Amino acid sequence: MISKASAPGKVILFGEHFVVYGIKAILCAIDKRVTVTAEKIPENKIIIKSNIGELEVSLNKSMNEISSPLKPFVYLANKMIKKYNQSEGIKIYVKSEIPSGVGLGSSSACCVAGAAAISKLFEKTSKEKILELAIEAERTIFQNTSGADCTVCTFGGLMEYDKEKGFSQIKSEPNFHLVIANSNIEHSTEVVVSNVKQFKEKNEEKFSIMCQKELELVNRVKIMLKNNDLQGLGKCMKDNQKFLEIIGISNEKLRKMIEKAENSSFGAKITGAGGGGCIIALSDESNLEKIISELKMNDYECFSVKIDFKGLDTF
Ligand SMILES: Nc1ncnc2c1ncn2[C@@H]1O[C@H](COP(=O)(O)OP(=O)(O)O)[C@@H](O)[C@H]1O
Ligand SMILES: C[C@@](O)(CCOP(=O)(O)O)CC(=O)O
Repeated sequence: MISKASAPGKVILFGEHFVVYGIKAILCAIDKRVTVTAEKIPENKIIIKSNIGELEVSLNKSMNEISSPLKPFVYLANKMIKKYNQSEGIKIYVKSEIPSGVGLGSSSACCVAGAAAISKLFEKTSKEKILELAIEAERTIFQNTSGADCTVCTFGGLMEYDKEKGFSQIKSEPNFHLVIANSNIEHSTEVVVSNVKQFKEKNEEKFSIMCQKELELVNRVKIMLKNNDLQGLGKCMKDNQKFLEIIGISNEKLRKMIEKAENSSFGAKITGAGGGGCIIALSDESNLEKIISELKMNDYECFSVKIDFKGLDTF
């Protein structure tokens, strides 16, 4: 038996970093996907093949002994094998359209699609249960994940998230394109978050004013998303980027990419942790090609996406 599932990546549209201090963030699923295929095999092994590497482990290997980035898949396979007392193994293939490690949710998309494909070999289950399993799997590599990324990858569309109230789906279906440009600078979310903490501790008053302004901005954004107000959203992106510059998560390359993208888009900003990773620029059909060619002319790697409203898909 073979089962297959796919899940989208994500971007943070507004609110990264401030979300750590209780402000709302807005995330959206993007139409770039990870597809996972799983099949039961007679050997007593878990075999994983992906574009980022391959791994073969025996069924009795303990999770603590595994340091591979493919660990979440081992966790998922082991969990289902144990639950159903199965003596055979599982083979897993991962195909991804999402660059890894640049804030576009590749790890969450892997965990969500992996949880769905692997559990479907054994049982029929709900999206909610798959999400729970995916978050557990992601915790094997990122202990402190909030679960926000896995949630948006499971349900698709737009979502607001804050630490206190958790997640809620935003029902609006705005019609825009995002151009994503990749700085190809690796970053560690943990390190950047800790740098921002230091900035906050040295600038408590300034930081608290920015948090207040960011909250007002996110509340305005929710209305603009409902009205598909791209001019307004672009202006908010520019304003949000000013705060991200102040808290120190930008750098020369990101600034240059944003400057180029801003020439023809409604607005552009860093998405995710910053310090590297990606920027997003808001566009519609009228300016999409122009933004892409301007970025490419300057040798910046970029591609366009739309919001994915489907979320997890199993087939
Ligand atoms: N194509 C892939 N195949 C298998 N695992 C992947 C793949 N892409 C990403 N991952 C997993 O996600 C991790 C990257 O996650 P992370 O650094 O948070 O980046 P992102 O922001 O893209 O989620 C990888 O180390 C690996 O565990
Ligand atoms: C910087 C932060 O707000 C988002 C990090 O986003 P990403 O891992 O780059 O997608 C951290 C967090 O919310 O835990």
